[in-house]
Amino acid sequence: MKRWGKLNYAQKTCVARAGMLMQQTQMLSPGARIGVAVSGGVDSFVMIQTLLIRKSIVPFPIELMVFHINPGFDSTNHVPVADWCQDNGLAAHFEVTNFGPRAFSEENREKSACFFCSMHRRRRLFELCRNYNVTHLALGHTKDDLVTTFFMNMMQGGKVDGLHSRDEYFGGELMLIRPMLLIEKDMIRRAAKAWRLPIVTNPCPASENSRRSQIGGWLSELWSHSPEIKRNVHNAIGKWQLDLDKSLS
Ligand SMILES: Nc1ncnc2c1ncn2[C@@H]1O[C@H](COP(=O)(O)OP(=O)(O)OP(=O)(O)O)[C@@H](O)[C@H]1O
Repeated sequence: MKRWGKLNYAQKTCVARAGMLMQQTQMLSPGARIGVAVSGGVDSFVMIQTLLIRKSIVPFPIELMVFHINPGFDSTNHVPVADWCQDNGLAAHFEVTNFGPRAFSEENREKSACFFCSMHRRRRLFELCRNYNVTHLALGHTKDDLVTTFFMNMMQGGKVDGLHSRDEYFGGELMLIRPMLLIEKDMIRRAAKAWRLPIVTNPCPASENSRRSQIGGWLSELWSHSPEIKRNVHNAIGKWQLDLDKSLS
């Protein structure tokens, strides 16, 4: 890990926990070509930095390529991410779309803006995976996302379901992976700061206003009464998800 200099506790934790999850769920195989979905936000930025380091550790060859879909609110928003990829020798595909403005237009009367935008983004990411012959698509969901999704599924859908660390698509042609799934957002923020990553802010008008952020707010309010409750809930749901994913891999 010499090339990366001395890592602090948060940086080491991100690299180690992502590696452990990858091993435990057999996320990667030799020759994996990973498309890394990077929004420019803190989670996916730390994910690409973590995967770059893991690439130099895993005992078999893997390839990384960054995919960024600019939603079209600000067509130059992704420039710091593009510069960072270039400095780090990463192949990357940047694309400016109109998914964001369309999500708030008459075209989208039925669904929430978030649903519309993320559905189109996901579809485009899948197309890019096919175009670039990618075997894995990595998303930057964290343990906090897992816990929020778990409660959302229960409260809105009446079912017990989380977020898988690996999911097969198109008859196994593509594996969607979430290497950061068992890492707390606080740790990821601390690692991002230590790596001095040029995080970009999301210019979407709905970014702080979605159903997900509302449930996230309720949970934060609950955690504010006791860090122990947060730790216990996060550990319980994280362990439940890991056991489930191990049994499926
Ligand atoms: N515009 C985008 N281009 C490419 N990938 C994206 C984009 N937006 C989101 N993603 C991918 O989907 C994941 C989950 O998206 P979400 O909108 O929930 O982001 P988030 O939790 O705010 O994470 P981040 O801090 O990475 O933006 C991201 O971590 C990233 O991997």
